[in-house]
Amino acid sequence: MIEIKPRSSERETAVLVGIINRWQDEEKSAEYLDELEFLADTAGSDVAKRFTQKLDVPHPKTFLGSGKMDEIQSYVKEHDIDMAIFDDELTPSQLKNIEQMLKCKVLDRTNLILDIFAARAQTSYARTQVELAQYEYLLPRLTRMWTHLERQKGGIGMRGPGETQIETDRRIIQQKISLLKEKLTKIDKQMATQRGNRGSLVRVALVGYTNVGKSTLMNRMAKSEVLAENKLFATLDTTVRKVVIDNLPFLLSDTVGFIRKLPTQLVESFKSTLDEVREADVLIHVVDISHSNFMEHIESVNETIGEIDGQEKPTIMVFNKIDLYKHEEPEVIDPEEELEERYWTLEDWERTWMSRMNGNAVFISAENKTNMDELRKTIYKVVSEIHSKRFPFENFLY
Ligand SMILES: Nc1nc2c(ncn2[C@@H]2O[C@H](COP(=O)(O)OP(=O)(O)OP(=O)(O)O)[C@@H](O)[C@H]2O)c(=O)[nH]1
Ligand SMILES: [Mg+2]
Repeated sequence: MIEIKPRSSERETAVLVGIINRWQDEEKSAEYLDELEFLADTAGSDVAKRFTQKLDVPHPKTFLGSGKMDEIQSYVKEHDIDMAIFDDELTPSQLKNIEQMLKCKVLDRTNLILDIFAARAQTSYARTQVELAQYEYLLPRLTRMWTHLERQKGGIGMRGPGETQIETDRRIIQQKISLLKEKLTKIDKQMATQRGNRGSLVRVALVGYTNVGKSTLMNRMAKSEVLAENKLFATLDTTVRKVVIDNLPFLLSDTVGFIRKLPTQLVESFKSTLDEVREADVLIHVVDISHSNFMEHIESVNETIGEIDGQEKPTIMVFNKIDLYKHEEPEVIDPEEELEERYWTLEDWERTWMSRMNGNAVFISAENKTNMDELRKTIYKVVSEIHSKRFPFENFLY
């Protein structure tokens, strides 16, 4: 396994940069930067300071206004900061200009996510997918170069193809890209065959935002030992296990987690990982209900699932980490007004989602094994329906 900068002495320092506007107010922006900080932490860097600016449209040349950029520049210089991480994707020319101004590494969200994937990819398949995504990210940014930086410095954002980009030209990268694509097509075929060989058992896929507890749940259901940890993107490769609930067998797969603004290059190259989702009969959409942004997480997962045509599948919503769920207490309750969501109790959420999902919503704690029986019953109900249609002569029920 690849270790991501374990010792604190090896960790890099970073400042985060985000904007506040009509679509993301101060609170939203802070939540997004929390997530960015978690990503930065996963990649191995400590955040020294956050910079935000109220800005409806980012500056085309420098993203933020020049006054703000000066402020960041002097902070970076004074505190010897290794890199500035921007919450939004920067255009190639913005990247180039900002690097010249700040004189430190400049990463955007996409770059950071690609870097984490690169460090965490364990199988040759995952590595090939990440490498392809990195080259595709790099290609339009080739003119930028890291000329004013120490070229072989390495570290976050410099792993993978970034290191050799100076010696490489566009043509070579394009050749690389087509080679990698060929390689992936080959592996895809093998994997499709493997999936085909799994027979006709009902397939259930765990999907959900990153870090919600999919692998933990997989381990509980399949009594397996899949890596689960408090890092973003702990899982990059799909794991499949056979699970039996009351004589009813089915296949359960654990997949890569989703994230807001998943880089398009990654969606593209992880398509085959998502084949697992595409070919599933049932989806278990896991949600971390203790996260303040969980409703938005649900939406961004549904968006990605929509892109791979998964919306029509029977879905069970699993709200995990109920042990950590907290809500605010309203000071006065006006019976005429609908209560804001931040005041909702778990029971309120349960009522809403049970009716929305026609009963297919379960509230659990995978960690504490709370309500696992209820989850098993719900899965049984959904899976047995498909199973008995597929194997009409087999009365597995008895
Ligand atoms: N308190 C609490 N923590 C949980 C629960 N379920 C999982 N966790 C923790 O949440 C963290 C993430 O769990 P994982 O199972 O790795 O999450 P994942 O969805 O597989 O994450 P990725 O593979 O990164 O997408 C771990 O630290 C788990 O121990 C729960 O019910 N309660
Ligand atoms: Mg996982």
